[in-house]
Amino acid sequence: MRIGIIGATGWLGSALGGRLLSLGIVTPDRLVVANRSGARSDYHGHAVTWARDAVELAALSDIVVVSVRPQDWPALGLGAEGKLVLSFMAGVGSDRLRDCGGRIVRAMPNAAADIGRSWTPWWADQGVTDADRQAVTTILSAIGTSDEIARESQIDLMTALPGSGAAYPALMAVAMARFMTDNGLPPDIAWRAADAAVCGGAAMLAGRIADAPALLAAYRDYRGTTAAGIDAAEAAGFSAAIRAALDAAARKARAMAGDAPA
Ligand SMILES: NC(=O)C1=CN([C@@H]2O[C@H](COP(=O)(O)OP(=O)(O)OC[C@H]3O[C@@H](n4cnc5c(N)ncnc54)[C@H](OP(=O)(O)O)[C@@H]3O)[C@@H](O)[C@H]2O)C=CC1
Ligand SMILES: O=C(O)[C@@H]1CCC=N1
Repeated sequence: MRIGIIGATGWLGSALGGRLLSLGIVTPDRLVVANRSGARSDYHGHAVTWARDAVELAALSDIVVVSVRPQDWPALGLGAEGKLVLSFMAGVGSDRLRDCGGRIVRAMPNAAADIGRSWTPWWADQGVTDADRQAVTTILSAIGTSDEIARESQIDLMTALPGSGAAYPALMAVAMARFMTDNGLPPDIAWRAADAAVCGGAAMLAGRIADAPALLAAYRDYRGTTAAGIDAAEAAGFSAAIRAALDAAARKARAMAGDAPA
């Protein structure tokens, strides 16, 4: 299985390429990469094949991973007749992807790919075979875990939530740290406090996220300082703000796909 990655030096493409190699899922002689800025002598410590462009990459690969930004898709001119094409692009629907002639799978990884912690939902177009599905699962195992989802429209929702990676935890951490510095704490201590809440809290929920409502109920039942904070956050629109964020992101993904106004 020769895997080609278009956008192999980008955020996601580099994470995928590096981890495919380091985990031994693909050997360097079976990895073909392309980017915009040109070949490098070293790719994650290995000598791999650099293609001049998407056309050459497709000719050298059995499976083509497309990891360029959505706006760069039209100019790629990818021809992938008879190949499996695994797209990471937000907002580029199968109607446009099919122009390349390949069997289309759309996947939505997130930035935790870099640490092997992306949960990557994916959707398969008609014509995708069982062997293709197995190949997709194997490739995505390099960056974490994955699940097939039933409908392409669900990819836009996945773009909004898991696709956002660390964005909303980071937003929360910045607001928390700013509150601490505004109240006179030095920045290093303020960041440590935010780390305790955001990262320590996330670690507590890892693997049992569906217990979140029960955990919130326990804090509320405690009737202490945290309950006062939760009530104030909700009164200030915390849950509504999260809904607005996810709704805006999903609407943007749909608008990029030409399915709805932004
Ligand atoms: N970043 C994220 O967290 C997520 C991103 N996505 C999707 O994944 C895709 C990739 O995103 P991301 O990794 O962030 O993007 P980056 O901007 O980090 O990387 C884009 C890559 O595409 C390459 N590239 C651009 N134009 C061409 C071209 N004409 N031919 C070959 N290569 C080209 C760039 O090359 P060079 O390095 O030389 O500039 C770079 O390697 C996007 O479509 C995005 O919607 C999905 C979920 C999460
Ligand atoms: O912000 C973005 O557009 C990319 C695509 C999905 C998540 N991150």
